[in-house]
Amino acid sequence: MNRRTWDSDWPAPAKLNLFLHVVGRRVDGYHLLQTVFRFIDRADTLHFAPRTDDDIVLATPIPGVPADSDLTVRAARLLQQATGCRQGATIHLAKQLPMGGGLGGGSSDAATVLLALNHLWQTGLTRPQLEQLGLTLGADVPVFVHGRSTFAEGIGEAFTDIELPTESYLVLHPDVHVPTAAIFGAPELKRDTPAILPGDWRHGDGHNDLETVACAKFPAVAAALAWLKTKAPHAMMTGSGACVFAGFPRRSEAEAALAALPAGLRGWVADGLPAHPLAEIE
Ligand SMILES: C[C@@](CO)(OP(=O)(O)O)[C@H](O)COP(=O)(O)OP(=O)(O)OC[C@H]1O[C@@H](n2ccc(N)nc2=O)[C@H](O)[C@@H]1O
Ligand SMILES: Nc1ncnc2c1ncn2[C@@H]1O[C@H](COP(=O)(O)OP(=O)(O)O)[C@@H](O)[C@H]1O
Repeated sequence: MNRRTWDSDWPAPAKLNLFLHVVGRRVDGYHLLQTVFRFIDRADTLHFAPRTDDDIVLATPIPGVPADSDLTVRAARLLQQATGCRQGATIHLAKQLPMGGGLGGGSSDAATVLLALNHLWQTGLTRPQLEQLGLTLGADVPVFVHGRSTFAEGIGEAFTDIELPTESYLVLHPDVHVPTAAIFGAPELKRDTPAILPGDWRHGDGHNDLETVACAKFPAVAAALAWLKTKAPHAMMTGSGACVFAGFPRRSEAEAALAALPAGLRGWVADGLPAHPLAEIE
């Protein structure tokens, strides 16, 4: 088991949705999805310090996000409540992932808090228990707790793990913040893509049903996607945007495409991970 201490670095990696189909809608309005999650080696980093009281303090608040609504603070308080734990923690968050980027940064931060404090406080919740707890924070949190490349269903909480090939990604980050709720709430969103069996999915299959809506509402997303498709016809948006990405079998190919990026577009290259870096933590 991967022992870590209060002094350790705790990574919170980004995810890509290699496809994302909207296959229905629940009575509460949440959308039923089918998607494949892949973790990549671009990450936020968290550090934790013990406290003599039971407070949860975020030492590095994000501008525009009140500490009480920050997903890291909410995750830590949730774990205290669920376990009756009387210990506190000071959280340091070094943010690298863009917010509203479709990379799941906030959700990944929350999952890393659940995994790290469960380990450091020795609160003893199992990974499935932490996944369930995470789901109350957001639909994307459970997969980061789960920690494996996986075919996800439901709102993103029912998993069939899969192996993915080694791949590097060119990720473009249009300079816009896409609000997830606005994309899911759009009347024109296609919500009836036929469901497939997880075992029938092949790498490269599928599309992102949220892409048409996000591109119509945010021309910068459409522009980034249009350029990326000239380099890689299979380019796609991740999650509800704003980022778009294309996979390449070799890192050098992704870097060559990055080198051709026109002025006005921003991007970076990341490698796909075989699993979340905390996949073995208990
Ligand atoms: C679209 C995805 C795909 O991985 O990623 P992101 O673009 O956020 O990274 C996720 O499903 C996003 O998960 P997450 O960002 O945690 O969403 P939540 O906070 O739970 O929900 C934000 C809002 O989006 C809508 N929502 C979200 C998920 C879902 N399956 N159906 C929905 O209708 C709801 O209106 C909800 O109020
Ligand atoms: N620790 C956090 N990091 C990022 N966003 C956070 C955090 N806590 C709360 N949020 C809120 O969650 C929203 C979604 O952020 P994020 O998960 O990074 O994007 P996405 O859902 O597009 O992948 C942000 O706009 C912000 O208001």
